[in-house]
Amino acid sequence: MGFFKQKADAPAQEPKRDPSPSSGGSGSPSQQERVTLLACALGAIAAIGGFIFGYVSGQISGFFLMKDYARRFGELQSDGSYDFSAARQGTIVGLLCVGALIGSLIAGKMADTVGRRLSISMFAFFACVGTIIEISSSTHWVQFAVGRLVTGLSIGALSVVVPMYQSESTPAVIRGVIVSSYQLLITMGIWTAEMVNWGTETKSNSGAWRIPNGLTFAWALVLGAGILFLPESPRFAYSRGRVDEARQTIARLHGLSTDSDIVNNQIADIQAKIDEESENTAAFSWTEIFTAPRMFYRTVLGIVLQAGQQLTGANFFFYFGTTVFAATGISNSYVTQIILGSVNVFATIIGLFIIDRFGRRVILMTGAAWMMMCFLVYAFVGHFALDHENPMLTPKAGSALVTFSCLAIAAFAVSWGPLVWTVNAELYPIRYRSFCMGIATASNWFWNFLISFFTRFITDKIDYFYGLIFAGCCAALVVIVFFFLIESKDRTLEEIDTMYVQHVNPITSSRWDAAQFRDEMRQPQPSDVHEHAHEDEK
Ligand SMILES: OC[C@H]1O[C@](O)(CO)[C@@H](O)[C@@H]1O
Repeated sequence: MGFFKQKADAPAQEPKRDPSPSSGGSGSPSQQERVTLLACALGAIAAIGGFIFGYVSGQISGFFLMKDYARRFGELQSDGSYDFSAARQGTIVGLLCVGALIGSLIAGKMADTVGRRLSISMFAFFACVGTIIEISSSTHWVQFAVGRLVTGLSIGALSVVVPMYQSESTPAVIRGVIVSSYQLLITMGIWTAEMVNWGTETKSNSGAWRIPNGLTFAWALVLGAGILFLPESPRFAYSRGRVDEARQTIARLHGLSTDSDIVNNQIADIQAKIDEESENTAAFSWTEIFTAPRMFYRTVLGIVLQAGQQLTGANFFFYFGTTVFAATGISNSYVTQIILGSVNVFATIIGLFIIDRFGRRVILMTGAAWMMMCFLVYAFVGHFALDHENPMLTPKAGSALVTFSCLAIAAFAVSWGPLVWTVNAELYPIRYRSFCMGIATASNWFWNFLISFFTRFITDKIDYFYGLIFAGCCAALVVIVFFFLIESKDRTLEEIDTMYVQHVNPITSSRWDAAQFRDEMRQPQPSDVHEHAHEDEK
């Protein structure tokens, strides 16, 4: 059953959809929708959740090189210095991901219970608690690691609720940019952490690492308080019966009056979807995420795409970049990290410009193919051309490694970095959105954890050939996107759902005509004619 069908029993105050295809919610909403300051502010403030994510993931690699941090939490070496074993380092890095995995699984329930906005505020508060646990550990590395677990819980939950809130609240014409700004802020968080680390590293006073560490508290406070000044997601508000609030929010976000066609049509579409979903079963059962129309396909696709984002290998550079580049003989590895971080930020900004211009599919496939090439070069140069004993003897190989790492990061930053969050927030209908986004995001954190924990063990053993694994994954991702992902650029969330339910072919999906589909749905069906005939008889 199509979502454009107007329900006979729709609430009296609900509008009839404007039949004109140019009235919004059509295949080309960009012709009517406006970009408002409120929509941008909403996107930007919520995206601070991404900044915290980037900041806490980016700071840790620099901590390991700080003398005071190593003296407190590292292991005493035979020469009297302190260093970290692969296991301890992996635990400290990886527990953040474990916490985040748990956070992403509980986030959906919370977002559906107290709403998107309050959940964001609450989960930001968890980051404050985690930071206090970390910063107050003086010599107990386990306490520090537990603090990372709690902070992780916060950023994992935020990684589900923030893109969901942004995607449900913003007009289709800028949805790609707004949800991708979440990733931009992640990259800015990583970059800021690297800069603050760099500035703090030379400070000789004990506990200098507490400065970058403690700043997390401030970012979380800004998010937790700031989000409370924004409106609730209109789709969530509507699903809780707050129809007027939803209507007003959509109107404000689009810069239109509450009775404009676009607002009426969006409300009608949301209503139709909610009606359609509640027809399926009375109470939500988790098995529906596999059994409801086209949900098995989408749930698996979401999980695979989120895992794919990690399997592109970008985090390999972010978590262990400092160590890897030090091993290539490049003197100031902090500087190398900052270069990588800067490439990441600038390329993500470029990504935001192209995201709503080219389709999601093209960008994802090109990005994965480009990263595959970079990893191939990285693996072969690192394996054959670099002198592992004395890297200073092979400076050209060292420079090539840094260059191709930068190129890989750039490709990631314009494609898989931002777009996976966007696509994940677009894939599912509202009934399953929070649950499925949670599961898919958990798969991102699961792979993030595996990479952060095991990379050091693996690189110690199989050297730069490790890059071949990531190259293979990137090749697989090109194929997966080509055959399975439907193009969602410029579609409303309700249209995207309809495309999946209608089995639109992913390869030709960018040409799907929503207006024509709507017209077809309005043609009297044989069954309708039958029903009317009976009515006439009566
Ligand atoms: O920009 C790099 C960062 O982006 C992410 O993949 C999230 O989208 C992180 O896991 C990574 O650290």
